[in-house]
Amino acid sequence: MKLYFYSIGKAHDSYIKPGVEDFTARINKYFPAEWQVIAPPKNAAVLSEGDLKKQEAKLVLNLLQPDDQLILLDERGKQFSSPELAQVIQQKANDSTKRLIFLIGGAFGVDASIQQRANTTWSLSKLVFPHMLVRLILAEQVYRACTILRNEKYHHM
Ligand SMILES: C[S@@+](CC[C@H](N)C(=O)[O-])C[C@H]1O[C@@H](n2cnc3c(N)ncnc32)[C@H](O)[C@@H]1O
Repeated sequence: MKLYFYSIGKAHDSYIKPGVEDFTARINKYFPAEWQVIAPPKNAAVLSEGDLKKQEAKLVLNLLQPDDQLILLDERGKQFSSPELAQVIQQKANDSTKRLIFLIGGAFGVDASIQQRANTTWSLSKLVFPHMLVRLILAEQVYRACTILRNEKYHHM
């Protein structure tokens, strides 16, 4: 199974980049993993919030394959403990998932078409975080989950 981290927005900010790269390199020892930052459409500034989300959704849906498992990050989703997240990932691997996609939405979140396509909607907290910060938390939590699956001494209950 390969992990993909899709994020709508601009390239990693300098204060985020080294951390995201470090945790992604660590994740790669368990699962191949890569980031894809999806730039919003060029005319984003003149679009309504709804139209922007629709256009961003088209870009995301074009990248998806029918068998992809999509985990959407959204503050309204389901919360997991770190061991529960590890089990979610393990279950996807057990189900012979080839591509597990984690998606971070844009400034206004995501269009309903993405919410409907998502196999799982995961909330990190009821708080809303900036998408840059979510990139770092996501990478760390997935790394943490990998270490839990291998019984390694990173996560302490
Ligand atoms: C600035 S937030 C957008 C918030 C917007 N109010 C919405 O309706 O989704 C950008 C992205 O960060 C992610 N995000 C922010 N806070 C989150 C949280 N607590 N749990 C999961 N994802 C979160 C989501 O993917 C969201 O689409």
